[in-house]
Amino acid sequence: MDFLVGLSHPKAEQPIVNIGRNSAVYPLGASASSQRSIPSLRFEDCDMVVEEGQAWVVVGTSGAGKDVLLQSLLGHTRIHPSPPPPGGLFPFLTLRPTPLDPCKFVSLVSFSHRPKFQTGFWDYSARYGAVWDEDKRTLRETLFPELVENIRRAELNLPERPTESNEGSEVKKQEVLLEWLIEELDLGRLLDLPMIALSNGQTRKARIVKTLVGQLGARPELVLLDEGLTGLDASTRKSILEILYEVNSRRSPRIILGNRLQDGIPDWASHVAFVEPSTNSSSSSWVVRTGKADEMKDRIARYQEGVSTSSSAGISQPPIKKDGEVLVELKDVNVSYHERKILQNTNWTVRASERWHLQGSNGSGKTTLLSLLTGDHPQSYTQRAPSSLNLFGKSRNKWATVQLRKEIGIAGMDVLNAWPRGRKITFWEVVATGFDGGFISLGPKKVGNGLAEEEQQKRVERVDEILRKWWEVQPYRAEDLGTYSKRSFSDLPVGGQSLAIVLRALVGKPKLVLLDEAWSGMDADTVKAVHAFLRSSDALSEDQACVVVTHWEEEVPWRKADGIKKYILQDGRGQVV
Ligand SMILES: Nc1ncnc2c1ncn2[C@@H]1O[C@H](COP(=O)(O)OP(=O)(O)OP(=O)(O)O)[C@@H](O)[C@H]1O
Repeated sequence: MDFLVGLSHPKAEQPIVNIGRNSAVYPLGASASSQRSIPSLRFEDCDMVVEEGQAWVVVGTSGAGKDVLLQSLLGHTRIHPSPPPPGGLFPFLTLRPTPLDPCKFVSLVSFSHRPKFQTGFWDYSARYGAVWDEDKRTLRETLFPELVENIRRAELNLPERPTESNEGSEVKKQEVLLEWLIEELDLGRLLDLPMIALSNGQTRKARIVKTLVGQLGARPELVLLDEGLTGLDASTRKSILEILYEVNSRRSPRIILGNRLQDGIPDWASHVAFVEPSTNSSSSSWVVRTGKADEMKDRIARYQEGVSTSSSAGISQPPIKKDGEVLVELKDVNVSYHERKILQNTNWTVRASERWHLQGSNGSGKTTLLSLLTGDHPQSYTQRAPSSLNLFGKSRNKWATVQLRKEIGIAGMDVLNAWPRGRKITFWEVVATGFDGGFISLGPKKVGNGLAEEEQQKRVERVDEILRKWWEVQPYRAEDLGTYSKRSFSDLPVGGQSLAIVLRALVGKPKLVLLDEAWSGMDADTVKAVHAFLRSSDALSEDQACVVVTHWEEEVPWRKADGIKKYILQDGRGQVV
């Protein structure tokens, strides 16, 4: 990796980031006078001065204070008092002989939530079918068209195209970095796939690579990587952390990592900025404390011990029945795209009452498998003997996909991302769409169209019931359920939105519940409470089955002792372990 040394940006004599002691952070446009507005975030008896050679991690809850701090580093908030001249927020860029524009040389790659402005419905099942023209951009074209073209030419032994990519030029450095990253993250075999065909984890890896390399001729000097580890399998997380260590220690580029509490702090971190909820909400919503990593690790551990532990005590757990009714049966099922085989002779039986952990590395076919069960995948229709796919007692071909939506509750990032944010809809109404699995709130009582008065009333009572039961175990008491239920879904932090999607999957008591990375964006306490809730008969009865997809063992609500089974996908083949 010594070649990375040649890519290093010049060593800075000045701090990389400079936020003064006891600074406060306000939304842009808010008054900085303490009499008139409350800051979103306050540095408590500390500053944030990042020196060259240090490795910083910002730790906190998703969609909350951590995000505010990272946004501040992008200049999207007002810091009071302003980072002083000379140098301001980024002295290392501004005090150079030729100053550089932070907007161009500081980049953020964030996986913590989807932009609010996307208003229409995003059809997540589109990737399984024919690929439309506008979706045809390949990973190669998206990543870095000019540079990747040269890599392709090298593969074919063609001469390099004459560009400004001379030895020692910025473009050449980008080319070297890109090639190394593609190799390290095993993206080479995906370069000619359309972006839409990539799995969630593959897309995340590609976005990280793109951000580290930067725009043509402009490598970033500093990258803020927020929640870059979520949705990645254990070995990819390890590779990403090693890559980040290498690039940060060689300034090519420098990295500030944003982690959720549950992601932990990498061994190589030298300093941590920990963003906690404020205990005095009239002084700020969030408090930042900074310090050396070892000291901060202790502080964070104490914080985690101190926060409410939502226990399962008193919660009645339904017994797991042996030999429940067969709900789903896959026999020798295959899915392929041309010569690319994704699932090969897959066999799997899911029975009522069972709890499953579906596991497999990024791109191993977990989402594809779930899309067969929901009937969203076109190849769910095309299984021919000896292959067969039976859902709830009959062949998949005998089901209309809309009917399947009533039998299956599904929650996860795809559903969350697909939600049309432009339409005004409340938390309560989102949960209520779960009866029919739709994305629009319908009917006079918002629980569905064309229903008899009695059925409508039953549904309203069921939504109220599941919300009330959830509210009894949820860890936060600042707001009452009535107010929370009326809150606009798109204004909720991403953890609140994920929670609504999980409750939506449960509300109709479907036979099968699929939870695909469903805790994304939730803070550690909420995840704990959701797990306890799922173990209880208030969430799932003994007649329902549940499949959980996650790359983190600790994010599975059930343990072996609870009777959980594991189905692992590897190299296109599935195995019960
Ligand atoms: N239309 C398509 N054409 C070619 N390959 C595709 C297409 N759609 C999906 N794939 C490939 O199928 C594989 C399985 O994708 P899938 O989303 O099921 O993986 P996953 O196990 O859910 O991954 P992750 O953990 O990253 O979410 C991936 O390698 C993906 O690139």
